[in-house]
Amino acid sequence: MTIKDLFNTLPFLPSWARSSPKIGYAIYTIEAILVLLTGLYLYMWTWQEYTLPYKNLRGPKTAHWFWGNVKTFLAEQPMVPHGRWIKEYGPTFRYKVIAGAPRFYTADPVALSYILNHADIFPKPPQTRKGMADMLGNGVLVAEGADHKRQRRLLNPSFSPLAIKGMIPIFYDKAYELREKFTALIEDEHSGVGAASPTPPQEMDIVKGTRKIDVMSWLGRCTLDVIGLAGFNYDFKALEEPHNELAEAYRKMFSAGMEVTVGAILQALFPVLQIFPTERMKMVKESSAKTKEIGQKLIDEKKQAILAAHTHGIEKKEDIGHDLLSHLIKANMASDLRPDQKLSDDEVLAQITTFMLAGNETSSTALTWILYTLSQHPDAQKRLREEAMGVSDDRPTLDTLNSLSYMDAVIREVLRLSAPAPATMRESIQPTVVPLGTPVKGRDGKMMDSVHLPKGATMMIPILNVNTSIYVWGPDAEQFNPDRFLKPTASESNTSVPGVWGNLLTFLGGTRNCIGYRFALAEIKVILFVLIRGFEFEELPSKPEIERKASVVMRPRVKGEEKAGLQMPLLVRPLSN
Ligand code: HEM
Repeated sequence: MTIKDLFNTLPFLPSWARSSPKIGYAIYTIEAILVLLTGLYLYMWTWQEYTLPYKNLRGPKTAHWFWGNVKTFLAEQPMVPHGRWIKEYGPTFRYKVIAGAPRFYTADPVALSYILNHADIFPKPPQTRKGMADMLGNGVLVAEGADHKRQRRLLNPSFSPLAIKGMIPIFYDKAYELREKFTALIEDEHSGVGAASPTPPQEMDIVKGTRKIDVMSWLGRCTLDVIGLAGFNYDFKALEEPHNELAEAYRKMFSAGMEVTVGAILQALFPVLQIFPTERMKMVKESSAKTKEIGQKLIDEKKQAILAAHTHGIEKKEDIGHDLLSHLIKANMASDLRPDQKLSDDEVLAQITTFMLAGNETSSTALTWILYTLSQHPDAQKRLREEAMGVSDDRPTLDTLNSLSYMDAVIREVLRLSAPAPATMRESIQPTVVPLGTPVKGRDGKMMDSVHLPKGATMMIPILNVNTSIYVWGPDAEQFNPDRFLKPTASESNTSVPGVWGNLLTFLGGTRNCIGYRFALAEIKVILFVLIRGFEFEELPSKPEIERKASVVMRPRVKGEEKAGLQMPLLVRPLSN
């Protein structure tokens, strides 16, 4: 058959086009594209819907033919639309994401307990893992299955209560260094310690004896120094010198990698688009090469030091040192460990980057929301200060800090209402029936007490929504009320949340809970103790509107000052002794 014959068989081809192969080709191509798009559309919106095992679940109307409900999330503050939908449909519903893909959603503690305690059936989705692996390597945050168990077993000693106690002096050193920097900034704006905030104060925010300080960036420098020293005995000196090669490389990598943009979402959903390298991808690649190079140097030095100290090798894996990496390397070099239980060099390297991401941004964000909340609730701040001032020691032990019940309640309440990681993702790798604790009404009007999920069902673990659920916390779930944690019944709840700490999902639960939660709580307590005894934190007189900005970690931005980036400006006033 000749090309001409082929054209003659094409449908809808006008006779004048059949005489010109070029026009014929063009029309043929357009027809083919139209057929493909129609097929795709039918698949996206009709076939996926028709074959969905949980189609009986109700949920919000799809907002856009291509974007589904995604643009609604991007337009609002993290997890706010989901909170609205819970009120309308109950804690379990469904909605659409890009290209008609269905998404299962549950904030039901029973369903979440099932999902989090079956990590083998519900791993992180491959796209999420790929995005993290590009930045972090195959560390404990990315690994799944047997690899994850092996890594977690070797990392556990690094995060034991005893190991954390050994790190408390580092937390105090850096907390007092931060206190000195705040004092210097307040005493003299041009003291040379660095910029107090990215934007100058408005006229009314210039108040004698105080300073507008972006507490978020300064807390970030402090927690970066902490994780450097406590993580791998490396002093970033971020409080001292703002420009450190490694700190800069990490900062660039994480801010590019964690940015939630439409392009990044499309690339995650359609990996083929990654053949077009974006500025963001190039930045992640370059910075990740730098962090790996320096990380490997640190590991080599540490190995040498350990070998030099133990000329006959490490005999027992219990023989552990002080920082997280030393604990890990010693555990990994122990002679009583089978080769198949050990971590490869690349896996050890990946843990450094993992600690940096998982253990730095999260803690500084938590402290940022704590100081902000206290600035909004001066009575709570006063009460907290009185409790902290009642301690005679400047560097109390962790046990003493843990005995400060109001401080504990404030931290719990802020980590409940402003969980630094507001959500995470999971995907089922086999068909599964998920039980519901609170049955929901289906589209057929009947109550559903379980949901059938197919293989490949993606779902959000809505940390922030569970933490603020009226089903768990009652009608005042969204109010700041630390006293709720001081009631004797605080831990008793009909709907127990499957979280590793405080009936909250802040540090997640199940086998993939946050391995660093004891580290984080100790660090937060020390820094808060030192700062609250040194300063008052007030809202700026100009009362800027603070928005919560979605990225992997939920951080603040000032409305109207978007160009200045993420920030939390507060008026910091030294306490008159
Ligand atoms: C307030 C501070 C923190 C919060 C809110 C937090 C929250 C979380 C959450 C929600 C997860 C689960 C992520 C997922 O599976 O999708 C997680 C995992 C993890 N966190 Fe934290 N984290 C904090 C501090 C830390 C610190 C200080 C470290 C280390 C020094 C750390 C290390 C890790 C690691 C390694 C994992 C992965 C655990 C695994 O998959 O087995 N985190 N964290």
